[in-house]
Amino acid sequence: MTTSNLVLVGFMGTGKSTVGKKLAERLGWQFQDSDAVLEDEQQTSIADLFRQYGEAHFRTLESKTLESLLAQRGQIVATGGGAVLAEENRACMLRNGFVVALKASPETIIHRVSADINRPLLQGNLEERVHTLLEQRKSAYDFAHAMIDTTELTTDQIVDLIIQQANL
Ligand SMILES: Nc1ncnc2c1ncn2[C@@H]1O[C@H](COP(=O)(O)OP(=O)(O)O)[C@@H](O)[C@H]1O
Ligand SMILES: O=C(O)C1=C[C@@H](OP(=O)(O)O)[C@@H](O)[C@H](O)C1
Ligand SMILES: [Mg+2]
Repeated sequence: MTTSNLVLVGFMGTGKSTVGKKLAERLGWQFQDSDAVLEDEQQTSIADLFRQYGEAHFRTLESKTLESLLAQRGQIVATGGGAVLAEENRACMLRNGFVVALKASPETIIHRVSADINRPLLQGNLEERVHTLLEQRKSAYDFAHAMIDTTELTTDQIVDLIIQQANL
């Protein structure tokens, strides 16, 4: 395909980071996880950034990181689940890549994220937080070029589907 980047969006726990890495390995493309790049740039964790400077500051840094990542070509880019909330980020993704949204049932998301207790937006009652945020973001991922429900799929099956749907 002629598309320059493949961008993964979706709620926390839908598998963007895991699937993105596998997809990049399969295709021999470069993999970039915007959260990991940001942590590298800032020399601290996402959780720490939220704690020290708050979400608004994190969002500003996230937009800058995405913009500079997407100025490059030939990469699989896994975004953070909230990157789609800013219109400028959505436009940047659509301009610079084929955007695939991953989704999953609330129960699956809760199960998957419970392995990592560090996500700052999921502190407190996990079930309640996931349901509240899913409700707030229910249409947030609809702008993508393609959507894959990962609930019943292995990461290898998701990789196959993305390759098919993005014509890679
Ligand atoms: N299709 C899948 N089936 C089973 N477990 C998965 C699947 N996709 C992701 N996971 C697991 O769910 C957790 C969250 O995945 P992650 O890639 O960090 O999601 P995201 O980046 O979208 O928040 C990880 O432990 C990962 O191994
Ligand atoms: O949904 C969100 O707002 C967030 C998702 C996280 O990434 P993952 O979706 O990879 O967990 C990370 O960017 C940060 O904790 C905020
Ligand atoms: Mg991730």
